[in-house]
Amino acid sequence: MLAQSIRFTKMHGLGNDFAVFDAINQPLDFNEQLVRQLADRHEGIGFDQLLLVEPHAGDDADFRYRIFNADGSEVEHCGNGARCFARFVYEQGLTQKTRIPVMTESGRIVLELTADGQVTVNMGIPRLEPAEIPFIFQARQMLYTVDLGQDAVQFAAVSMGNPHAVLQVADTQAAPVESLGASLESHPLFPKRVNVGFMQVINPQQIRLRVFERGTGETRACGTGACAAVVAGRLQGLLAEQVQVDLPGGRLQIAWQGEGQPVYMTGPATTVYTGTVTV
Ligand SMILES: N[C@H](CCC[C@H](N)C(=O)O)C(=O)O
Repeated sequence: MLAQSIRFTKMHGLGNDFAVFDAINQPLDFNEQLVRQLADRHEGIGFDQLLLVEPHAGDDADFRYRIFNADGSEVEHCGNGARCFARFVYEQGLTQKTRIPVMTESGRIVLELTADGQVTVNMGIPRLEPAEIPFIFQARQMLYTVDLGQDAVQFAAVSMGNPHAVLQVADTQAAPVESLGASLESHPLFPKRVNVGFMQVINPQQIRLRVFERGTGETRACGTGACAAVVAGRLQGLLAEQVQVDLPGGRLQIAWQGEGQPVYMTGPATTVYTGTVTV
């Protein structure tokens, strides 16, 4: 097959990094193996996720954007990616709007580019029934206890369109993110695997959070993970409506009024460079 040179833009949201591809103005066809190859930080571009910007027929959204983890798996939602998507389509002149509706695998979301250079995203309504996560458990609980062989682990389960397990820890720095994150990520009770958050409550308006992401491993920030942690914390009566979430890569502002309401996330989106890659 002839080699093809395709344009991409490297971006990040608090260090959670992306390669963003315009599939409106250039024909693109990615498969799992190619995504993995491009994700490689030595032989490829290197990123946590690949974002694909596509046209959307219909008046409910202007674009569709698809998300692929570094392992090539396509996923439903990406909070940091949504903010970078909004900045990308605006900076590339694909839209003049600052309020941008977009279709994702998990449904329609609305992104707002604010005057201070941040992006606010209506992340949708969290889903809490085990079947909606999906998580194999007989009934919804505030906290689930699962036996991991040598010891049991307790967590909340939340879907932001993508699955999250949220554990509360005394100190995120000392949390077994790599080992426990990896064993929970692929636990059979999560048929679509799961993102694993380690949350330390500082006070009702502030948490620290580290996330072992499904299909990628620990990232420097996770937007859907920040939303899921605030939902889990609020349902346990630990957190207020507006929470500062301090991740290794920086701070997100999360707001949630309660069950049945959408979660709002505000944070930065940074463009690093634009390049071409030969595939
Ligand atoms: N690893 C996630 C997708 C990316 C989410 C994360 N980068 C974010 O900012 O929400 C999953 O498999 O559901």
